Amino acid sequence: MLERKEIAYEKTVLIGIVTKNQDEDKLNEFLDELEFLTYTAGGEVVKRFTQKMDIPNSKTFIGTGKMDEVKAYVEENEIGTVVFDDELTPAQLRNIERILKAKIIDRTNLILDIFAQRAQTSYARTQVELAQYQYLLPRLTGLWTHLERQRGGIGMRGPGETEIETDRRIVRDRISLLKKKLQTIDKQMATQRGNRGKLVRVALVGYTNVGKSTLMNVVAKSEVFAENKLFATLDTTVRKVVIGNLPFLLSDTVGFIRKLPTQLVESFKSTLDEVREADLLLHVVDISHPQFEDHIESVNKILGEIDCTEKPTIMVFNKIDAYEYETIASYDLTTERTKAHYTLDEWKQTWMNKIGDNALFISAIHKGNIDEFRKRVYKEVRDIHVTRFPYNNFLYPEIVEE
Ligand SMILES: Nc1nc2c(ncn2[C@@H]2O[C@H](COP(=O)(O)OP(=O)(O)OP(=O)(O)O)[C@@H](O)[C@H]2O)c(=O)[nH]1
Ligand SMILES: [Mg+2]
Repeated sequence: MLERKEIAYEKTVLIGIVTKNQDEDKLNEFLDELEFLTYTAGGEVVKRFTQKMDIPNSKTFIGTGKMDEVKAYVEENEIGTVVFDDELTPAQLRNIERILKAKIIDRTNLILDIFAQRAQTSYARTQVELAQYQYLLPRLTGLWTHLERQRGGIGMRGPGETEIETDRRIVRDRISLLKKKLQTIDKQMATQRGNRGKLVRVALVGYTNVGKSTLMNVVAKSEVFAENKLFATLDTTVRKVVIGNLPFLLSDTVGFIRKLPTQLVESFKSTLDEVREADLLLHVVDISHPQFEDHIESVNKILGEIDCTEKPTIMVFNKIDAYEYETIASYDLTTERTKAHYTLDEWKQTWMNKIGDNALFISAIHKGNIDEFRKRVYKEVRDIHVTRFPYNNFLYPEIVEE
């Protein structure tokens, strides 16, 4: 059902709105991210349309005038795909499709599509397929009918591609089948996890593209796939790592993103079990990203959804090599100093004041501060380990011997 196709970059436009709770700067940040998502899915963004409105138009999301503008542009420039930053209702989707006669995709659909492209194992594929069907189910009525379904490309991978699936019953049956299939796999996975014994389990978590897999590769000397696209990792990789004689398990898992489709959180439940069952979380942050604080918030929100807020957590600020800050010239007396002007030391101070030595600053790619990182993780893992294996306490000294 899920196909992986190599496609040429599709010409795409983005649409977002400025509202009471989303000012222009925020919208631009969201659209930057949406553009990165589009690029990851195989699209090339040629234009952005934005509109100020109190609430989205219930029929067409944006207003009529704006829609005319978009329509003219789409026709003139032969745009194949239009991506909306927010989730569209089934009715909005249908109406907009009718007007623009192009493929209409929302953020959720885009993320699902990337997951579908990237799912490598049958396990990940089953999870994505389930999420796609759940997304599709309420959108079945009359959807896609006037579109060439065979066109393929972004948003066209996965369910919805064949005509029979326009039958809700078939989709529902498929959903329960996939759920059963996942349950069986879940049980196997749980057994596998059980077989790993009482070793301390550490999980790398964080926003997508922050460097979790890169860090995993450095620490576990493994070769997990890492690249500068979103959602490079979908399956969980677990490696046994030894620091100063002390063995523990380190897992690398799927990255989080704002507005992560709830269907995905649900479907990826067992992938996320790795996080849920971990003894220690390493929350990796890309400090070189201008919105890294928002990222932290989104990750914490998702951790909350899977009941992980109480877990011991170390914040690992990565990519310090790429950190940049704005400066204010000495003669400039009007510019107000904000967080964008913080030096790295100021960030260190800020976080140290908040959480003490639970904040680390590293560069995974240049192995910067990796020794400090290893020491800190060792200490934490050791503390958990000795509660589990009190009799071999003496094996692991307080300080790592270099
Ligand atoms: N400058 C810099 N880039 C880094 C560093 N660590 C990782 N990167 C780059 O960041 C990008 C993403 O790295 P990944 O390790 O794939 O990130 P991830 O968190 O596993 O991403 P997902 O699996 O997509 O969630 C890659 O291009 C890495 O080379 C670092 O310390 N400094
Ligand atoms: Mg990764």
